[in-house]
Amino acid sequence: MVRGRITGLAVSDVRFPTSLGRHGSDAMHPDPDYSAAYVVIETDARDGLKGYGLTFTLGKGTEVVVCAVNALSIHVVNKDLEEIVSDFRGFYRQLTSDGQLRWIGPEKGAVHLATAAVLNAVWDLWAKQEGKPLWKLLVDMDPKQLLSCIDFRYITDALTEEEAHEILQNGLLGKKEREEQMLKHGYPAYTTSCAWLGYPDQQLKQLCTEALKDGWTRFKVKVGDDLQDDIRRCRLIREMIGPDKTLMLDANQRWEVKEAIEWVTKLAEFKPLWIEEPTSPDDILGHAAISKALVPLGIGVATGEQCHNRVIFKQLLQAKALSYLQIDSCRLGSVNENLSVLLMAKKFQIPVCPHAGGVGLCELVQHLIIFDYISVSGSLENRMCEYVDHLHEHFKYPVIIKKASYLPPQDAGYSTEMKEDSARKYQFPQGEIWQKLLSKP
Ligand SMILES: C[C@H](O)[C@@H](O)CC(=O)C(=O)O
Ligand SMILES: [Mg+2]
Repeated sequence: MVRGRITGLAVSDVRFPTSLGRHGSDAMHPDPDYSAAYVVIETDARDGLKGYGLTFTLGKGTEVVVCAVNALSIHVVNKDLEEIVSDFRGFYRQLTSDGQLRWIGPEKGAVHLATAAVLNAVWDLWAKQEGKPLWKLLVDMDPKQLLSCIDFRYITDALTEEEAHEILQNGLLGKKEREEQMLKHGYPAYTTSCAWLGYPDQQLKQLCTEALKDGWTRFKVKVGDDLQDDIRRCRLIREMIGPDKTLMLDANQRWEVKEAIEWVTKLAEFKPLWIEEPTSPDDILGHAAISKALVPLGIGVATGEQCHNRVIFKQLLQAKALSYLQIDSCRLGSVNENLSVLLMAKKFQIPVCPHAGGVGLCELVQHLIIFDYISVSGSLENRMCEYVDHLHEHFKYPVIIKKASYLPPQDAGYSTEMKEDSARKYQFPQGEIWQKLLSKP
């Protein structure tokens, strides 16, 4: 039973100094400090439960998102949780259609990241009150209720509500078996942890050796800054993993369209499965041109981690611009908008391989992709979820990886809650970690 009136929303700026070790570095983000705008909502229900939500940011960007969360809070505080979830589509629309705030979006940029943080907290609270992990809450909903969470505005030319209903209805077949399969074997993952752009070769080798020992079979390498470096690093990792394991490349939007095609052609000898974010995330036709040019090389285009919203995903699908679709639990407008993208991907028969990593993204997105497998896609073909081995120790319910697969979380909620101590120590700038770092000359 959903209960309580939301009595408070607090947001904090939590940052981890990952740039010091060049963890997370790529061709466009050489010094990322993995950070979160971290939201906590409380209600007047006497169950003591709180909802925790976050969106992933990098360092300085966090303060902008924190402001946007505060601006959105008037739509949340004093609302009845039951009222929100019984018309979740309406509530999503209310948040994304605020007549003044939408001017700095709409449904994109800081205000949309803030929407994700707030709604992620609402979903966490809902799942906690139902006593289920979020993936299970979704799996147990009937198709009509799931659809009532989705705003179909601007996508009905690609996917109607009736078509989405049919997809979910078809997904009921074999659902129980797929849930059992997930609980037993988990969802397949790949690792990005070995080959951040700022890692020296020695570190890459060591991390790759460890990952192979731990049973990883799929590896992603950062590229895009210097072609000769890329050739050397790709050769190194391909030699280490052998010809049969899977290699992916990620350029983080570094190239022009023509440049992307030429650069990737020179890396084709390393047999990458995909090139991720070859160019601007807004350039749908550019992605389509790159996709087309790379077909003869057997290399697909993957994108989505910086895709603003369902409308851009719709166009990428319509334009045949991508072969692998990378949802992000914190860039799209929470579970609500991600559901619409999962359903579009199913209709267009494009495999979803979520973006994860950052801080908390693995914790969140595992719920979405496990739901996707059980209730929507029903397939593991060409599918895998990203995994990055950073910062899980700061979460109360960290991911569990076994044999390079995500095991479905068992605790109630969306796995969004950070350890109190971590959220306090890493709060920027007053937390003790930052006080120490900032006082250094
Ligand atoms: C700045 C982030 O670490 C980014 O490089 C992550 C990314 O592109 C990925 O995980 O994929
Ligand atoms: Mg990427």
